[in-house]
Amino acid sequence: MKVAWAGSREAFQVSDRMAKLVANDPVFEKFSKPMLGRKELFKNTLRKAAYAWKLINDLRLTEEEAKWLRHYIDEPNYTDLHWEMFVPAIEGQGTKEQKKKWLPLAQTMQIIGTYAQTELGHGSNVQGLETTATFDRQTDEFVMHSPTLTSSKWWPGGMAKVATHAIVYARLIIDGLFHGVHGFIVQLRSLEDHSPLPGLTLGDIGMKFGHGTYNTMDNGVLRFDHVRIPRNQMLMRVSQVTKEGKYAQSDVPRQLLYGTMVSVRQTIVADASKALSRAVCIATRYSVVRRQFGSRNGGPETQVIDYKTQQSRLFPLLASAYAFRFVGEWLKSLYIDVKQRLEANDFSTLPETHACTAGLKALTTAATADGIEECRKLCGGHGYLISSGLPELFAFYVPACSYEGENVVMMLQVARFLVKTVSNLGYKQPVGTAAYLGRVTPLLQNNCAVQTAEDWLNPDAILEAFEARAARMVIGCGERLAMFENPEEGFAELSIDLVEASLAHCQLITVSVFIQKLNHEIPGNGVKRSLEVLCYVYALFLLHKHQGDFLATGYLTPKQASLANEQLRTLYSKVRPNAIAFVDSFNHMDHYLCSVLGRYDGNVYPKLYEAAWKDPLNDSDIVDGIQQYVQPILKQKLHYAKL
Ligand SMILES: CCCCC/C=C\C/C=C\C/C=C\CC/C=C/C(=O)SCCNC(=O)CCNC(=O)[C@H](O)C(C)(C)COP(=O)(O)OP(=O)(O)OC[C@H]1O[C@@H](n2cnc3c(N)ncnc32)[C@H](O)[C@@H]1OP(=O)(O)O
Ligand SMILES: Cc1cc2nc3c(=O)[nH]c(=O)nc-3n(C[C@H](O)[C@H](O)[C@H](O)COP(=O)(O)OP(=O)(O)OC[C@H]3O[C@@H](n4cnc5c(N)ncnc54)[C@H](O)[C@@H]3O)c2cc1C
Repeated sequence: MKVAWAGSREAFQVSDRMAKLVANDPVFEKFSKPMLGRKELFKNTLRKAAYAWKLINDLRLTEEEAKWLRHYIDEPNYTDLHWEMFVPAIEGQGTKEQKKKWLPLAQTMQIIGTYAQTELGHGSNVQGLETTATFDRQTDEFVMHSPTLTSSKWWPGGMAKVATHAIVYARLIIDGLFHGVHGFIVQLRSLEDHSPLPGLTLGDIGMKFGHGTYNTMDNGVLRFDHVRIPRNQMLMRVSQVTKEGKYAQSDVPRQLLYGTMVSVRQTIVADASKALSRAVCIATRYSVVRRQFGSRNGGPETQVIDYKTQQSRLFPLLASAYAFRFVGEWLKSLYIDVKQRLEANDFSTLPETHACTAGLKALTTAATADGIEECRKLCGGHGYLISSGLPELFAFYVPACSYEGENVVMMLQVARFLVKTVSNLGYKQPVGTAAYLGRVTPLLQNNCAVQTAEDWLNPDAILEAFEARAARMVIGCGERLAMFENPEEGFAELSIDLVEASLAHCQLITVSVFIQKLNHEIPGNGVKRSLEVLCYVYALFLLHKHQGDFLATGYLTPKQASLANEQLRTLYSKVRPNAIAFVDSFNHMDHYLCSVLGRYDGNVYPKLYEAAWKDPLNDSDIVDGIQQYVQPILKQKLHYAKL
């Protein structure tokens, strides 16, 4: 099962080796973080990042090993932007010459980069960005400028205090004409003394949600005051500006400029499964340790994991962690395929890849953020302690619903893709994840054939249900859209329904990939049978949660929905005996979980009690302030209030 979770034996070995390397090195200790002030916290992060970079070089770690090392250090910091956005942006949008110049510097960290796209006034709307890059043919330069307060670059990670360079997205202006938003390599700081370069104002945007989590990252603000950069620092794979000031658009879609975001969105889906698996591991282990009520004749109380309500909240999240792991693997292969096609100037699958990365990023991050909070609640009061590991995990994770594409905005991109697919049905057979829309007749006419709860243990019945639900919602939106004279107005008016239809489409993908994984990639019987149970839990949980869609579209009857719920209860009983095995298969070390409740040895109460005494407030019995502020109250015998 560990290999099934890791994806392969090799992947398991790499991640296991890096997890142990980090867990066994005192430099990467995490428990003290919440007690540090902002400056100490940040300096501590710089120290760890420097030590990690030294480890990577001394041990000659591969790129994959280095990714896992940074992952297990488990601390947002400037290297995330450098490696996950700055380098990929140059790789994806730089010319051969630009890659030849900049990549060696970036890959040896002689320069440290960030991705500066979002501004104070615009994040989702990239075409609305206000920073300008005005071409000066006299000097063969671009003049970077922040014309308004809202054009200030705002949020880029690592930009406040660390990054020496940035990919800055700005409005390209030549002879007063606007030629779209493009990426520019801009140096921010001196490589000699790290001071901001002339014309640049740089700072941190301030503390963020959750103390010890994302405040290890210096998210910055940047303003330009007519800063000049050479013309060859505009990323020119997609579009070019000649020395004469002529703008040329290659015969590649303008959206390749967004390629870095697509790349990160697909990694975010994989990261959702990791984050959710951490929370589920903690909550499952604790639910086995925790006993409450149910004692018979002085015997042990009931383990809370044996309560059906606890199972109904926990096991769908366990199933979701596996579902997101598998759909993340699938999405990565889709992305690798589109990258290979782009090399050959084949853009045929770019729209679908954009829709899948956008939609699955939105689906998995929203479900994971909600799931982590549910896991905190599943642990009762102790889940609210920092030592449970859950509050910090939640604070660390929830921005994923906003960054790399705000979730609703992303689902609206899926809606655009689906609406376009439906409008082309007459003369273009949909393929890939939208292929089911090519079979609308049976999907619209045939209703569910399930007669018993057992009938739901049939992947074909489940797939048909999810395809019919999505098809009926998407087609329904298409038909109502057609009644609007102005398509854009119609899209805006129907955007709520369109987002719901897009979610149905993305859930179909996730369920379908889980079923495909079981049918084609999970060898043997034991593991396969266990994962089949989780696949049915995931699918029937969604069907139950969204049964309004299935009923409203007329595909299901209330009886069939009730049979699905009955089967779900039965499936929970099948998950229960393997619950610990499922979470142990994540192979999360105690260091990574950073949770007293989720300890592998289950030794919770003694360790919870021990952890309490480490709080600095327990350094003394009479803490500072008692004599000055409390004792006078106790002694002044004021009786103005009628008690
Ligand atoms: C700290 C670490 C924690 C763990 C993190 C784990 C993993 C991540 C690792 C590293 C990252 C580290 C931390 C994250 C830091 C965060 C960074 C950021 O947030 S960077 C900024 C992200 N910003 C966005 O995502 C902006 C979202 N907005 C957009 O993408 C576009 O504005 C939008 C919404 C797509 C609209 O674009 P626009 O140009 O206006 O286009 P239209 O909507 O008009 O569409 C025109 C056509 O283009 C197609 N399209 C749009 N985008 C793409 C694309 N990316 N690829 C392909 N095609 C695209 C669109 O479908 C339209 O096509 P049709 O005309 O309909 O055919
Ligand atoms: C922790 C963190 C790290 C970040 N790191 C970086 C970074 O390194 N580099 C970088 O460039 N950016 C970064 N960002 C910025 C991030 O990319 C943006 O915040 C994100 O893209 C969302 O954009 P926004 O803030 O403009 O949200 P908005 O779009 O303003 O969202 C506000 C509300 O408006 C709604 N909305 C917006 N447009 C529409 C529409 N057309 N239809 C319906 N509803 C709509 C949204 O759904 C949302 O509910 C980071 C953000 C965070 C939180």
